[in-house]
Amino acid sequence: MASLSSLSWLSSSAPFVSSSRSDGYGVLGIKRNDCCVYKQRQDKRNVICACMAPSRSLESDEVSGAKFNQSSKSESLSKSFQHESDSDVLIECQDVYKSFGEKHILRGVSFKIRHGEAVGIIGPSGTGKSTILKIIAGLLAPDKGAVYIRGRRRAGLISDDEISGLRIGLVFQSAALFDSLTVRENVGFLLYENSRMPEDQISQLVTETLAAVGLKGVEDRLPSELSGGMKKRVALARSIIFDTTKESIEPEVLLYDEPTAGLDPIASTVVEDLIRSVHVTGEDAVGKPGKIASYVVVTHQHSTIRRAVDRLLFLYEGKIVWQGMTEEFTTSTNPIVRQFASGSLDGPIRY
Ligand SMILES: Nc1ncnc2c1ncn2[C@@H]1O[C@H](COP(=O)(O)OP(=O)(O)OP(=O)(O)O)[C@@H](O)[C@H]1O
Repeated sequence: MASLSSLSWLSSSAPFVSSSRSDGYGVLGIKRNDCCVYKQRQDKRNVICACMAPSRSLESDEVSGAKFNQSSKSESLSKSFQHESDSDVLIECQDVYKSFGEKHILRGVSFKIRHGEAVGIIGPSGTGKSTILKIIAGLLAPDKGAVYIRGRRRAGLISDDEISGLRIGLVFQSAALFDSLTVRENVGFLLYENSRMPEDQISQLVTETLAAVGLKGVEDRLPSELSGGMKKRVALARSIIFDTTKESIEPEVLLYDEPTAGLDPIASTVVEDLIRSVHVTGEDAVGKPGKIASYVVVTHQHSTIRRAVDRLLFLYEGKIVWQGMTEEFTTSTNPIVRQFASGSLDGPIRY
């Protein structure tokens, strides 16, 4: 089994989509419980990718963690939390703790992601937003607490045998394309490696998926020949491509780690709209409904919060200290949220 240290390498350079499948592979050909070697069929180029082996909250828990919560408790229990049943909960983090050495990063994080939701995780730098995404994706295991995937507890890291029925994809901030593979090979990576689809069918599907994210005629380019925004679109195409020969396609939750970081305002808008378009409530670039059941976006950008997200979770000092609908963010009376929304140096958040 790969060690914890493999994570930093993985997160900076390799694509990742996890799933629990009966064939022993995660969605991107990541061999269960160990590392795998991806051998390209035609030209024998090899890409080695490694990954490590790997919840429920009450609404009152979600807002009880911080001393600044009380003033905003009523807003935190607004329309987004008025659910009668948990039958539509896809992912739940329940009282999740995570430390790195002496650094106690997550100290009791609880929240639920429901089918059809577009959720943002915000908060000051270093509060553990990316860490929580990696825990949901199964790249990191919590020290304490639990992650539930469709009501079933994830016991270890990715590809738990007993968990199935939901694909969880993580789109890294860096796009994490394989530099030596063409766009076609990057987007079709999983299918070339891990499906029975003929190559011409995969190629056709790659072209259609690229069209869905607004890219045409770039199949034979290398990542180095693309702009930053185009790379992010290719990464998105790679995360939404499905094996169309399978009888049933599992719903997918996509986790985006700072998808608009480093982009100019217009390129950010394109990516934000793209994220919306591949969601079940959206319509992709060729007019088809999106396939992503729910998504979670970690972001610092106000435009992304406004444009790509419906509900927000605010992570601070290891807990979700506020949550609410996006439109409630700027009117919140919570001192932490007010300071963060205004960018003020005065307030409870200290740097
Ligand atoms: N694998 C690791 N080993 C040691 N420390 C880590 C590891 N991963 C994250 N950390 C530390 O945990 C803390 C939280 O990191 P994380 O990337 O989750 O924060 P973040 O909220 O996403 O930050 P930012 O908004 O700046 O991207 C940081 O102090 C980081 O250095």
